Amino acid sequence: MSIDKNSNRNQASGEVSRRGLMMAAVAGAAASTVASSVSASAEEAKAVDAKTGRLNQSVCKWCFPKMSLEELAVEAAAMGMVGIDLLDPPDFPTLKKHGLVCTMVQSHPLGNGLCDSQFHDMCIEKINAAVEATSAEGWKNVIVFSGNARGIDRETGMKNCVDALAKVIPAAEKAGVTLQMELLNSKVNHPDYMCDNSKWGIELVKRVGSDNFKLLYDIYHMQIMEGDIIRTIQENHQYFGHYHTAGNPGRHELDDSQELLYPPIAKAIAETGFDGYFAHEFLPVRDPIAGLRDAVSQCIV
Ligand SMILES: O=C(O)C(=O)CO
Repeated sequence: MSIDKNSNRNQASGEVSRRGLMMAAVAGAAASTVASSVSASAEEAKAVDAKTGRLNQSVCKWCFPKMSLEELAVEAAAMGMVGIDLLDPPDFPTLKKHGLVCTMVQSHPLGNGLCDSQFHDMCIEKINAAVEATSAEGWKNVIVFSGNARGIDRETGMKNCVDALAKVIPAAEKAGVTLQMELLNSKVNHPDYMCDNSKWGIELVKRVGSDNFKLLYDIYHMQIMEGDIIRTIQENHQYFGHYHTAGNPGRHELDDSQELLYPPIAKAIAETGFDGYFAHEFLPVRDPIAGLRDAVSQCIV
């Protein structure tokens, strides 16, 4: 069946109705057992295909703890997603079985990171191992973190990050892998995390000066810290190599209980010419697959 990407749009405004999408997705699930009464719109909501849009969509496994990786991979592939985020090498065979890639490979812990030199040896070892495993598959991204400040001032923390990255970037460049430092909020979820604003992160990317080091711009985390999401992306997209989504507040579904309007955000990202990965990272509170289908659908732009 062909998918009319505009079928969930408000005719007057051209904007996607998130409530409409959610209702359609739920209706779609129920309708599968009542074939004769299946409505066209419910069928369309079920048949989400991310590949019909410009963004390469992905999803984070840790947000779906009740599903196995195998189960999530089946659903992700059926929705046209390209891969799954934040996994380790033992997970790779399951992804490959379903034609998926690991869109972001894990390395060192989030709180014990590069801004604090006491963790450099551990981080460097883990980053190098992750780069090797990622490049062996022909994949692209490894996540890194600033870690928590623990009293280290921001300038010293930045210099420490630059020092550590100088030791791993040459191998990443050679392997064709990009190290991506995640921007996280320090207000609600990760108190004391140093890379908690785009200005600091962008300055770090400039100082590192390699195409193989970028920022993972997490839309939920940056909404908490600074807002102004679309303008920030439009003005700084060259420093951003990966995106994460979630509703704010709550970090749940991209629905109308939260304040971010994802279709225009996704469109703004697509219009920067972004060809990396755009990964959903929300904690579902309702049917997880209906929520994921709705999120994917909203971001088909
Ligand atoms: O742990 C978090 O809050 C993250 O966003 C990791 O990607």
